[in-house]
Amino acid sequence: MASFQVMLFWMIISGTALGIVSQSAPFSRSSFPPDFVFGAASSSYQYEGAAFEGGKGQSIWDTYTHKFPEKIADKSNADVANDFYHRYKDDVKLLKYIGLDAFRFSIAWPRILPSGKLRGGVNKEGIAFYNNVTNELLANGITPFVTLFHWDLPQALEDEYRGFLSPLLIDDYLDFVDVCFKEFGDRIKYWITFNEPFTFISGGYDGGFIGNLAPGRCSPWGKCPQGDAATEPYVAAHHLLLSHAAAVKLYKDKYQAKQKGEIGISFVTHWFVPYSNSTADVEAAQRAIDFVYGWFIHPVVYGEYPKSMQSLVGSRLPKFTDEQTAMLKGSYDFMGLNYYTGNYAAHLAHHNGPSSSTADKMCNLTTEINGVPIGGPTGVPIFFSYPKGLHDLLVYTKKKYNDPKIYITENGMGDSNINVTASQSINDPQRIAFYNGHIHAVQTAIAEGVDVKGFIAWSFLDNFEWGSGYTQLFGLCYVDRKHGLKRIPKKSAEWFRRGLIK
Ligand SMILES: N=C(Cc1ccccc1)N[C@@H]1O[C@H](CO[C@@H]2OC[C@@H](O)[C@H](O)[C@H]2O)[C@@H](O)[C@H](O)[C@H]1O
Repeated sequence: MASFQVMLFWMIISGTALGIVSQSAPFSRSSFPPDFVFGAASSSYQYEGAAFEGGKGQSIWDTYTHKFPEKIADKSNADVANDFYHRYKDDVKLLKYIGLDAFRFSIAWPRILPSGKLRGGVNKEGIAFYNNVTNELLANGITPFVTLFHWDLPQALEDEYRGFLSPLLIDDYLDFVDVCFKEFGDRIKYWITFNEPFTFISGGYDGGFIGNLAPGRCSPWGKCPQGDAATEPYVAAHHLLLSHAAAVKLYKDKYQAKQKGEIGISFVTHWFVPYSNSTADVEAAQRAIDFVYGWFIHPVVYGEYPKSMQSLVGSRLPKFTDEQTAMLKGSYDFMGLNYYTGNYAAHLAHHNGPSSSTADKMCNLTTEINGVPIGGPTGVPIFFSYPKGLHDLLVYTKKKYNDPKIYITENGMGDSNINVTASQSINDPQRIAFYNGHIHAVQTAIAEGVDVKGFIAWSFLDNFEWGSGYTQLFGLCYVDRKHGLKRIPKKSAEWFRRGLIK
């Protein structure tokens, strides 16, 4: 099909061309494989609240939001968040009402090991909480997908040895996941070692791509108290990858035969489209994919960093030993993919200022060409609805990374909650159009042979959106923060409910 026809196809699919979306559910289970799962996602820091309760230790996000409130759009924090810690039973009922098959949540390391270390003691109240959540989900026929690290590192480890900047992190992470496998692995069959390594590393140690996230380190010119964006992102990423490989090895050596679960990792990437058809821009788009996606998926599949990173980053990129390469290579049963938007990538011949992991890829990333955005605008200024990007990412992953089993572990769009009423937030036809387009993109990829096993929406509820605080709403359900955190299903939740009817 000519490129215009392809573009028109995707615009119609995503509803942006017609500007309308049928209110009847345009997807149905019958158009997906029988074992395909639909779910919704959450994470511990963004949902639980009870930040100082139940024996929990402090995380780097508890510290970051209290120490640097100005780094959060509405100067808020997740001390209470959605109070999922106390309300999980009602939330499971709401998940069941929508008809979702799966619920993705993360285990807060400092709620299990408050000191960060096993020798500091296991918090029995933390074990009890996650047992209760797991049992409540299973009792309601909902499959738990558990993320072991969704950015809330114990503050004690950041204080003792600067967290991921030290190889000491690897053994402490291994002790933590060993406790989780032992305590919950008889019922949890889908484990995700890390959520979005790229976001945690780039946001936490560089700040140039998506802004600052905890632990809030970057080069001095990036207005951080400490850090070096030219070297620390690569050191921290290296230790994160080795932690992932060690966790997978532990699970496979000690638990998988008996517990019969699967283990993987959730990557994030935008889909990068060349700004022009010039060779320089086509190569820039590939470099962008290598530095955002390949940085982590390449070592997990092939045991080494992408060649483009090795040549451009040089001696600042740590090296894997042969033993580490062997442990990393093929360290997954499935891959999680988180996808939000597309970007255009143009070649950047040279950048001003010192090196950084953001600058190293020599790309200028934009979301429009001559004022025409890459997709439909959303309430997040940097995210546009571009379902074709998800399709192309899935086909790329199949071809480049050995045709893996894939779960979409996050996809969704944010609305701004500034100067909008609750009823306006609850009436969300744009989110229906967004999901209509992206679920069809998955359907098309499956028809082309990509082994996609599930689609998990971000997010079940509006929640604490990191640097955006509560100003961006990604939930299928509204959380009325002015009226006791009441949950109200949005139109998109009702749309999913109709599509999920068995
Ligand atoms: N969106 C991302 C990556 C990211 C993070 C911050 C800023 C830009 C891009 N990650 C996933 O998307 C979800 C939506 O993330 C929002 O994306 C738009 C940002 O403006 C907002 O701050 C962020 O929370 C997060 O809630 C999940 O915890 C995370 O796994």
